[in-house]
Amino acid sequence: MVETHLPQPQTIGVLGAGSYGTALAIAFAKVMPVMLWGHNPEAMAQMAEKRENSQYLPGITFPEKLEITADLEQVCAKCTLLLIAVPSHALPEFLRSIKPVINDSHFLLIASKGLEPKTGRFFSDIIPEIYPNNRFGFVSGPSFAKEVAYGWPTALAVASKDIKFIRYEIFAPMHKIRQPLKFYYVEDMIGLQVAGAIKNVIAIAVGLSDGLGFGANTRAAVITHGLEEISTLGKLYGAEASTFQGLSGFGDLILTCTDDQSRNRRFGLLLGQGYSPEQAIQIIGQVVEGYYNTRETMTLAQKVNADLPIIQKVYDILFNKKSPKRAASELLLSIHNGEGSFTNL
Ligand SMILES: NC(=O)c1ccc[n+]([C@@H]2O[C@H](COP(=O)([O-])OP(=O)(O)OC[C@H]3O[C@@H](n4cnc5c(N)ncnc54)[C@H](O)[C@@H]3O)[C@@H](O)[C@H]2O)c1
Ligand SMILES: O=P(O)(O)OC[C@H](O)CO
Repeated sequence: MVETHLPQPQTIGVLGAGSYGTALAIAFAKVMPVMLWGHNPEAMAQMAEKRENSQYLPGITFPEKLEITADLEQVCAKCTLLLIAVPSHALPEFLRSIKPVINDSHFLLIASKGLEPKTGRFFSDIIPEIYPNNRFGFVSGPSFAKEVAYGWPTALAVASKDIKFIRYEIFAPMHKIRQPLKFYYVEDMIGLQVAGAIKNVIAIAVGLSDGLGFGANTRAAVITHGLEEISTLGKLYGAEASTFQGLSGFGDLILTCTDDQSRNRRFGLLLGQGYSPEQAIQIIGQVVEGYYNTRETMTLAQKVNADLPIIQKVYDILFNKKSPKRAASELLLSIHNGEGSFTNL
């Protein structure tokens, strides 16, 4: 049933002008007016002048309906839907910092994939603390920024308690027009967040395996058991099992683990090739969410006594200085002994 009493947004506000925020802004601006805000005024002025994001998406010209601005107040005054794509470790602080310009009618749609730094809390628990009266949701799923910006067919999952509102009031204009960005709706915000954050950790593990010189068999085993670890932890927090079979679960895991566009996978590859985490982050030069997600996932796992062998090994490499070779051989031993997540093999 369509809720008709709510206003339909005329313009979408995208907050965060890195690769993903810019890509989403480009995709939406092919259909409706969009304002893209970024926190660096010089970078925004350059983008406005060149009509492209030369740093993250060079060569992709902005559609006419895309307005570039460094004026957050103006965006929030004009837009009901705020699509937020800042790095996950900055998200809680960012949400607090924009409070003066947010009112109760704003819908906060979070595209960042992660958990609260250090505490590992879900963003769906933090947002109501900061914005008790606002509708909010999450968008996730297999989507490399560049391909979204190119306009290549992409399917995304959107989770919210206010799914009817977001489906019929926010995305209705997108549905009316044939365009390559498709949205699928679920209510399971926990499952979506768990899957989006932890697939990054599994992608690091897969990159590590490939970087160490293992082959396709090992990659498939790590992905399969990685999905099992994601699903185990998610269900302990009340997520629905079906979410992990969907776009934001299996879909995004496959994408991130198997294509070198993924920064998390490339990070793992570099670790496997002998670079330190610090060196690897520097080489990639963009946000590597899995680095933070690994620490936060372990915090989440400890609270419910979840046993996550692959994620534990990635944690040991990143934060306990364990060598990738040693971590891998310990994992392989656990396969041999039928222990841990490999029990069903
Ligand atoms: N790039 C992708 O393909 C992709 C796809 C899906 C989801 N995401 C998610 O989108 C989020 C953003 O990632 P990205 O790929 O755009 O990162 P990016 O590294 O391309 O860009 C990050 C941007 O965030 C800005 N930034 C940093 N701290 C900020 C702050 N405190 N306030 C406002 N802006 C800040 C930086 O200046 C930069 O412009 C991440 O959570 C990521 O997981 C990315
Ligand atoms: O480049 P990554 O590893 O951050 O992955 C980007 C997206 O999350 C893929 O959906």
